[in-house]
Amino acid sequence: MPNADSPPVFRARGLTKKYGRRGKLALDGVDLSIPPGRVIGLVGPNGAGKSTLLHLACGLIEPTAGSLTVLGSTPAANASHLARVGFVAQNTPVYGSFTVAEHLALGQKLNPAWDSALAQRRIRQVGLNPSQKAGHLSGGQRAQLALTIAAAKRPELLIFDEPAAALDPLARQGFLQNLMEFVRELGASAVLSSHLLGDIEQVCDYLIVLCDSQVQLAGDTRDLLAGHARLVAPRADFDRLPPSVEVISVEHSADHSSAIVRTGLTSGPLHPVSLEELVLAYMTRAAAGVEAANWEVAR
Ligand SMILES: Nc1ncnc2c1ncn2[C@@H]1O[C@H](COP(=O)(O)OP(=O)(O)OP(=O)(O)O)[C@@H](O)[C@H]1O
Repeated sequence: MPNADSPPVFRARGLTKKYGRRGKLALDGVDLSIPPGRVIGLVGPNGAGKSTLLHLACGLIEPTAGSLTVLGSTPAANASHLARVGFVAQNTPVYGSFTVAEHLALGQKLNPAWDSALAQRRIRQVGLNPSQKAGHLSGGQRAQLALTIAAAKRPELLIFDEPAAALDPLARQGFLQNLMEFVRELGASAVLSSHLLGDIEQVCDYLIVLCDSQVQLAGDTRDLLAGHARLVAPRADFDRLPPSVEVISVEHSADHSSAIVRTGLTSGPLHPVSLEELVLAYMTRAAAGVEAANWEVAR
């Protein structure tokens, strides 16, 4: 269970990743410090760098520049640090020719803190047949097996890269419920990358919006929602906004404009924003920046 002295889950300083010498920057000078004990939603468009960040956090790849610590140490620095982090990769890969029981036996062999009772109980609860080959499991069952294996390590941090993307709504609901139960049971932190903003809204209390290789927004979801609003006003009023109001994205109609703003205002024509509106506003702003930069290059 994290306490006030626990190190940040992630601490990144100028974290940069470029694949190959001529490759595109997948992460570009990312700074982050995420407190422990949170369920963190990592969102952003295709190619934003989400998987890259998660792979760096698991020690599967190395940064090109800058630094990243996970739970206070270099990712995958040693066996004991590896045991503190559970990772469920995109498409929840499993060994197709191994049975469910063989996966659990392998997990036990490889992980000193393996919680066999937890693994057996969860397998029973989600109705997995121990003698079934993993290659014959449905996407939802495979995701449940991968989640069980990650959790039975009793990690301090669970990392999920779009774990529920292929699941139908019912299976996804079950998966997310299990994920939250594990987080509570283990007293763990979790990072979850997803395009499904409804899922993020349901389970995450911390949000990172990553676009174009950079963090656009990060913070406790409640604070972020409280610190932003939709402002609907005549177009001319937008020229007279106080400096404390930052327009994130704006749509104009003939006589009115509607904007998502980061606001110090407490009154006026303001409306609360949803998590989806907030994320879309930052993604729209980042996309407009990329478009403008590409246009400059093309000129
Ligand atoms: N192994 C690799 N070699 C070369 N380029 C890569 C590699 N992996 C990722 N990239 C590039 O790095 C950038 C970031 O990719 P990444 O997979 O981290 O994005 P993502 O946000 O996870 O995307 P998605 O939502 O589509 O999964 C992309 O431009 C991608 O093409």
